[in-house]
Amino acid sequence: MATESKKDWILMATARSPTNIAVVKYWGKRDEALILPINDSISVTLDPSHLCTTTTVAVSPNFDRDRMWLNGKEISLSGGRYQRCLREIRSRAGDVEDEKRGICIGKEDWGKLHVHIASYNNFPTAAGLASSAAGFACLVYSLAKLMNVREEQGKLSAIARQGSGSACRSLFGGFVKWEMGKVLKCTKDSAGSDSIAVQLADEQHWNDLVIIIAVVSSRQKETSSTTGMRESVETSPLLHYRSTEVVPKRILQMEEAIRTRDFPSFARLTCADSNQFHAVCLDTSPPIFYMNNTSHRQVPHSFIVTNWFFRIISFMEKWNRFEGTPQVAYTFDAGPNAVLIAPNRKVASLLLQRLLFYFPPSTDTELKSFVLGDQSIVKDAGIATKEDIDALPTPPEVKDNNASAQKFPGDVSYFICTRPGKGPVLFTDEDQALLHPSTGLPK
Ligand SMILES: Nc1ncnc2c1ncn2[C@@H]1O[C@H](COP(=O)(O)OP(=O)(O)OP(=O)(O)O)[C@@H](O)[C@H]1O
Ligand SMILES: C[C@@](O)(CCOP(=O)(O)OP(=O)(O)O)CC(=O)O
Repeated sequence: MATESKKDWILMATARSPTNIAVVKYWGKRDEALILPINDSISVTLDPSHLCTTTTVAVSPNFDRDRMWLNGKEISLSGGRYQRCLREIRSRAGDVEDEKRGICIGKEDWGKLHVHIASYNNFPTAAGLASSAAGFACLVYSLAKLMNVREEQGKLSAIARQGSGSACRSLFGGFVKWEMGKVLKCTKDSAGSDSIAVQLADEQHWNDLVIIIAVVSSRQKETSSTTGMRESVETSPLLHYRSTEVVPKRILQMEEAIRTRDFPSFARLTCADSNQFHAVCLDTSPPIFYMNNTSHRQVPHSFIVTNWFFRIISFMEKWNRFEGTPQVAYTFDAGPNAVLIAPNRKVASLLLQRLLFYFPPSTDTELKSFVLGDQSIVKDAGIATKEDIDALPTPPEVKDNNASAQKFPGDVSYFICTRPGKGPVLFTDEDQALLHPSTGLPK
């Protein structure tokens, strides 16, 4: 091993990666091990200043095995998905030299060196907020930087895909398409190499968009996306129709809507796709209910009243219908959290007013812990105190219908205001590292 004579060096890299929200969903694999999907999907990358994963990877001749800490707790790396990502990155590693510190690692050395990985999600893990997407994107990106992997981002996305399908889309900012790749009976080595993410437009292209996430439950969901989509592939006839007949056309329409910044089309396609995805879940046997209310509420009022999913959709649909053109797009992943997209800041402040009107904080929740993220949207909406929320007028679309103006305090745990954001970045400042530079253990 052509490294320096002393064995006490540690080399580290720290990166930050975004989450993403699909507007045309990935649901179903044609190959479970390689994570090859049955249809293309399109997502918006969310601003990492509000939702992100930070990962530090370190290598040292002193490390005796690969180790990982997630959110401060040591986890096992023995799972196939972690192993595959590590193997794929190691096999592409290059030479690394740090002249100042006298460190020289030849590409053939990486197979013998062990890594330590520490990762932190600044949002709930495994709760339907795409932690696996940000997490695996960040893992692959930071390892690629540490090991001097000279592959283009698309190739890295094909590695992140093998950690979690949706992770491949988090390798880029803005609007991203995951191309399913050709269905070929080819040799194992090349299988899936064309199932990669490509950037459709960067985060500046449509930077008026405002995204508000209503977090209903931070609890871990009952059916993981992996299990849920496997059951759908096995049992849902609707999924087969969706992937062969609906999605191919919808992808083209969505690409066009994004290219031309056509919000009404974008909103119609986004809502339709989310609703069809949940219809597929219901069409699965046994049915999967991601839209049921798993909120923290102790005493449910009644089935109808606690059914958050139907309530938020009907409020948004009512507003869209009242205005005659879509004001807001809604989409739900494999959980009850709602992602709402407004075309610009003006509409976003009207959206936030409506959300706070219907779903105010419970009495013991403070405003500053109820609306997180971009505070300028809160300011634009004229909300500075909880009294401002109490004083919000009934939205005009429900004025003549008192029953619809009912409020549901405490249904939403918190809101996050965000926007389209950029892809992974490498930190150069060692203070950002999650591992101690002299021990290689979590700080
Ligand atoms: N920062 C991270 N680094 C590496 N792996 C992570 C990280 N965060 C989460 N994961 C992995 O992803 C798993 C959670 O994925 P899961 O699909 O269940 O939830 P989610 O991604 O938060 O929700 P969804 O995919 O439905 O939006 C974790 O158990 C862990 O294995
Ligand atoms: C509903 C989704 O969020 C499903 C995401 O599934 P995952 O990427 O979490 O699944 P695995 O590939 O099995 O890890 C839709 C989407 O993000 O496209």
